[in-house]
Amino acid sequence: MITDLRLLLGPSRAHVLTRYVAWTVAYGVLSGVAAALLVPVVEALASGAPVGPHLLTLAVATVAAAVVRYVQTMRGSAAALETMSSLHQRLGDHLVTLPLGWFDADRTGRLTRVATDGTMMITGIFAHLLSPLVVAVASPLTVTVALFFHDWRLGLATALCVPLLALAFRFAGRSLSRGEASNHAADVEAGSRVIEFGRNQRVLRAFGRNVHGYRPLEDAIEEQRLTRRRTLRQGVVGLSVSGLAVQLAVTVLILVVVWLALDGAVAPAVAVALVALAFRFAGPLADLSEYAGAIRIAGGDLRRLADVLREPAMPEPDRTAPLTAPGRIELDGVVFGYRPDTPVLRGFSLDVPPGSVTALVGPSGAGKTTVIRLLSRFWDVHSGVVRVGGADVREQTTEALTAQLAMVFQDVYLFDDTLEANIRLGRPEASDEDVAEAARLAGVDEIVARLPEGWRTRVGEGGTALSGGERQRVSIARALLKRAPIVLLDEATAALDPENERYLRRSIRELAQHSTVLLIAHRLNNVVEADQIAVVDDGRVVETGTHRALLEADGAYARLWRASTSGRGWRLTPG
Ligand SMILES: Nc1ncnc2c1ncn2[C@@H]1O[C@H](COP(=O)(O)OP(=O)(O)OP(=O)(O)O)[C@@H](O)[C@H]1O
Repeated sequence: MITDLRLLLGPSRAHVLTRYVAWTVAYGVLSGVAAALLVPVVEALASGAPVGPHLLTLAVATVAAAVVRYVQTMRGSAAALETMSSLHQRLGDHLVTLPLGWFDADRTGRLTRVATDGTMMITGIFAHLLSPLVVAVASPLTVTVALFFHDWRLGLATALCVPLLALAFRFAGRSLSRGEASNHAADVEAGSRVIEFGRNQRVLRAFGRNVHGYRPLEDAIEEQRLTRRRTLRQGVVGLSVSGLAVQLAVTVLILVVVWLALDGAVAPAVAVALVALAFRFAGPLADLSEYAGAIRIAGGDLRRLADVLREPAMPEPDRTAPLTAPGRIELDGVVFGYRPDTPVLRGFSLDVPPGSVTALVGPSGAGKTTVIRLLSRFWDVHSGVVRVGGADVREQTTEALTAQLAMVFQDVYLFDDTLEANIRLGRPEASDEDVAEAARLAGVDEIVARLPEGWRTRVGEGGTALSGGERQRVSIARALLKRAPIVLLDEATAALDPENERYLRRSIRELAQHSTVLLIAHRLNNVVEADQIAVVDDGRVVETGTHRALLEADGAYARLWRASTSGRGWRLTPG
């Protein structure tokens, strides 16, 4: 927990935690010392010796413990505030260094949950949890040392209890940790299913499903219930074992004190003080048992937050390599897979000359989108090279690489702002005329004319007020406005009505005036005019050429062409 907190604070602020822990240790030691000083007071009273100096020492230790407690609590609040502000800053700083591929829907959902829970939990850690944890170590150890001073046999008995207690607490900790991990996984699954259920209402209702007919959600809720029941049982066993161990330790210590008293080694009054000290030894441990569940849950949340910071950043050079071939794209013998054992690209090579329009075609799952992701450096290749503008993408800063690229993906995300603001994102300093021109070319002005508030209409979160094709048109307008040397365009399969296709082709022609265009085409009639068509199959380019040349070659492309035209009953005259 302390290691994770240090990571969240970062090296420049870690001292805040070190100081807080030091004050907490000081409090634990002083409270142990104050308890141990009761014994000489009782000894002096029982033997008739002067009690004043002992009382004074006890008073000084008690006041010191109270003062240290006050400082420790104040430091705790300051450390909580510091950790929370540092947490957001460090998470933000680290997230921008992660490869774009890291941000899939699942991870982003988890991150939202972890960051929200994490903020709540950090206050709790400093307010209630870290202190009992540290005191439960410092205070009993101080009491053990003090007992050695009073009587070595009692000290030895206490010292022997320590490993037994450590074992019991380890057992309890492990069973609680296991339970916490299972509960968290079941909660995340149930939460995701609820969100899925909400998001997909239209589909579910179309198929006559309500909450009682939607198996994945029902199963997740049932699994969550069973997991909670199972982990509760495990947790109770663990806590009972640690509670029993504390009771056992106290009983052993009391028995040793009684034996010493009967033996005449300690006076009866001193024996009472020693029994009180035995309880002082066990008290913080009993507190720890009480907080153990909450500590484990907080520890799990903290670890998941720290794990985000442990994700390796995308290595980036300090300076960008010179761009020797602006607008050129080259993939050379690229091997890449999302999992180490399943390569998606197996020696993919392609040269896209500057200013050309190249279309990637091929069966679904062949790896076309993966190529575009590698060009935008969502991930790094396993072997081979990806060059954009003549330089290896790994030798370019993110800024330099993104300046060369405009991307139009299938799943276009629009911000809940006006259409104009969403297009202007492509080049914030663009003039109003340029924005309007880009919008016209991409066919966004047609959408504007239909919307109730025209240009000022907000598009809703994610652009839900627009259709898939309309969203892609806005995204193309962004790319037109950006005037980047290279445009990567993944044609939206969901949006290929004739109107969208018309705008898409017009936009490609316009983009090709200033930029290299690499297009993933799902409909072959959109690639007929391309300068180069690359047929991708099973992670490799199997054919390249123009539409006419590839038809003449009568290979993979010609087969795809025949399948697409005959399948749809089109009558297209190529060329
Ligand atoms: N994020 C991911 N994690 C794991 N596997 C993935 C991921 N994205 C794609 N894949 C897998 O990689 C393979 C290639 O996918 P890719 O999307 O590149 O194909 P594609 O040719 O673009 O297909 P389509 O034409 O259907 O879009 C597929 O088997 C796909 O399941």
